[in-house]
Amino acid sequence: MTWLDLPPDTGFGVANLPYGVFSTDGTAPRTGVAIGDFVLDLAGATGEAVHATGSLNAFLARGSAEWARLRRRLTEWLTDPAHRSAVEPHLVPRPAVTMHLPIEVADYVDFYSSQHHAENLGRMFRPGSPPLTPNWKHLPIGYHGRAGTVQVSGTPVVRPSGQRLADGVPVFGPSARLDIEAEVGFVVGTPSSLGVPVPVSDFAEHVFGVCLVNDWSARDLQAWEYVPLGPFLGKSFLTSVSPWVVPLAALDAARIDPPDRDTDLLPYLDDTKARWSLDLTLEVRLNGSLVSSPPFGLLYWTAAQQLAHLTINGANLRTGDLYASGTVSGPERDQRGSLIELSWGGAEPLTLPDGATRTFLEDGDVVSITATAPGPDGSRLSFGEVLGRVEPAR
Ligand SMILES: O=C(O)/C=C/C(=O)CC(=O)CC(=O)O
Ligand SMILES: [Ca+2]
Ligand SMILES: [Mg+2]
Repeated sequence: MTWLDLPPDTGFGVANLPYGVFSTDGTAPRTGVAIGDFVLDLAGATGEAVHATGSLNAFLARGSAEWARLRRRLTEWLTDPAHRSAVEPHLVPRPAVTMHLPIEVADYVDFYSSQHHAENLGRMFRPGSPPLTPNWKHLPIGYHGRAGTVQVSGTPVVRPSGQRLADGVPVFGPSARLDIEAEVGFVVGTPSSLGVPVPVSDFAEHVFGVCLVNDWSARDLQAWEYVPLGPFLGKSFLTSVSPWVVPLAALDAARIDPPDRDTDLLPYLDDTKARWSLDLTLEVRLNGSLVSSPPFGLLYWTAAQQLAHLTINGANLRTGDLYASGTVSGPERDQRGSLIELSWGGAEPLTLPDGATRTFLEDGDVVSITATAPGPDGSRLSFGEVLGRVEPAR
């Protein structure tokens, strides 16, 4: 129990305590923790410089023992009324804050771990070939994205321009197939050494927490450019993340077994002793209407396996590395995490409640992705929101 008067169904109770970076009018960005309708100002409440840097990186670099220590301290502050008078002055109403990019993103990697998504895209991008490539069930496929264009929720999505094929001829102009990808992101705190792979079992030593990701994608640019090296300009113009990073430590009640796998794994990907599927339900809204509820728990590959794969060649981790799950899609139409799937390549437009139809995004459209996960005692934890509004091409 907490001495705070929390809204009944708040997803930001004492079992959550996600971290972000915020400012209020005219003050410098600093670290805060969401609690109910407030942000607890950690720079003020702890007096520690590590929380006044304007990003979570310095704190994340301290490692998992320090993350656990601060979490215990915060829980005590917010539950023991003896701390009320010291803590209360550092609570800022959430409507009064501006949220910033929570981490200084080091490297950014995007995986491709939803079998439903991969099969759907395979059918559309590579008709006539098997929907899954032969490697898909042997390794979590991914690519390196552009860390510098990872931005916080609310950053406008300027429609990208580039090359696409029109009647078999490359033309230049604004993308006509601007899309979303509903994903879950994992934030690395503890670095690793060059040359030393990180085993599946060390996942929680290195990964601090989880955020929401929208991997904006220009499907027409992507389709023309991606063979043979993979996504490039069709995805590097912007990737949006939610402002709150939910610590792995908050997700005990959300851990579930991964789906059955029908292909033997090489030992470095064996996760029988570190089951890290998470029972998150995402919700995708287009101009306020719910268009999809992708089930994260069905992903074939877990974030622990992705981390092991990412480092198996000796690549080192750095504080602030961000890797995303890949688009989350389930078996049902209303569980697909992208518009290219929801509209089946544009052939089956979506009808919104106001009668408007959509295949891909139009200028002015607003896309929001939210998620919740089971918390202790039947509660739900909120991941907040990642939102973006489409602006015309420049
Ligand atoms: O199958 C393809 O060629 C393309 C796939 C994607 O666009 C998906 C991607 O960015 C990875 C993912 O989000 O799952
Ligand atoms: Ca993606
Ligand atoms: Mg992107």
